[in-house]
Amino acid sequence: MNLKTTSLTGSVGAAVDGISLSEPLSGEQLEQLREAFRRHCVLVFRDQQLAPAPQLAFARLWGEPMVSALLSKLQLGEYPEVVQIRTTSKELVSTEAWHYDAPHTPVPPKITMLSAQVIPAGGDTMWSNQYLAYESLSPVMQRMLEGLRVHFRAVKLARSQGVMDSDVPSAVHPLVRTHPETGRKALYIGHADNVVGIEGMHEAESRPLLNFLYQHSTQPDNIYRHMWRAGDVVMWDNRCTMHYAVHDYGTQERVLNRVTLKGEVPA
Ligand SMILES: O=C(O)CCC(=O)C(=O)O
Ligand SMILES: [Fe+2]
Repeated sequence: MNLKTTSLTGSVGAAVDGISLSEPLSGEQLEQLREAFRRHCVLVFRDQQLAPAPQLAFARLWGEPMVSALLSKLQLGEYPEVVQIRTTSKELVSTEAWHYDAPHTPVPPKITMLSAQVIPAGGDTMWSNQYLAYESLSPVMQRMLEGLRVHFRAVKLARSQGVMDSDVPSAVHPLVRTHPETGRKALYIGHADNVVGIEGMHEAESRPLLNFLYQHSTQPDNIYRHMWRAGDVVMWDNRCTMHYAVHDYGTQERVLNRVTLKGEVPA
């Protein structure tokens, strides 16, 4: 079988066909995947039905699986590196907002990988291209943002996991971060639920600026929206995309197994 990648939009995401992720990959296949991943930031693999053990094995080809302290309640018994995302009430869900994964930690994951187990009607996930979000700003705005730092704080996620407000983790990272592999710059921001502000700015200065960047990043022409099927595997680069889990499925069951890979300090 020949591996084939097809763009899913003009801005972000590609589908990969002709590959089974539960079988060993050749060096050439892996190199093709790496190249596609650098280019498209999100890779979609249909019809994989990937169980936790082969998911972890595939994930290890890309880096070191992490064990998230904040998500310890969701771990799959046998595999602490795999957490199970299940339907929770809309009020508690922290992922229905554009976000990067774990920017409230000093070293956020570089890649997140989901393997869809049970999919309801609805429950799509969207990704934005944060390179294009940066590159489409005016040079004057780009220069203005250079050197700014964002204070991230995982307020909603922590609440959803029963963590006390006094223990909510937080971290400060560059607003414009350079991808260590592609050298391209990306806007590193997030929803107001998880972003305190820009370091050193008054709230009245930083909030409108962050709101603008958030809106600008998530315009329809800058996103891919994935309609899940059970058996899908999707992996995304958490250094150049934000994502948003649409909660339009009420109490229907939705189960995805998730692995994250250790990243580097954003620079
Ligand atoms: O449930 C989803 O589709 C995505 C959830 C999410 O934000 C994540 O796994 O990081
Ligand atoms: Fe997420």
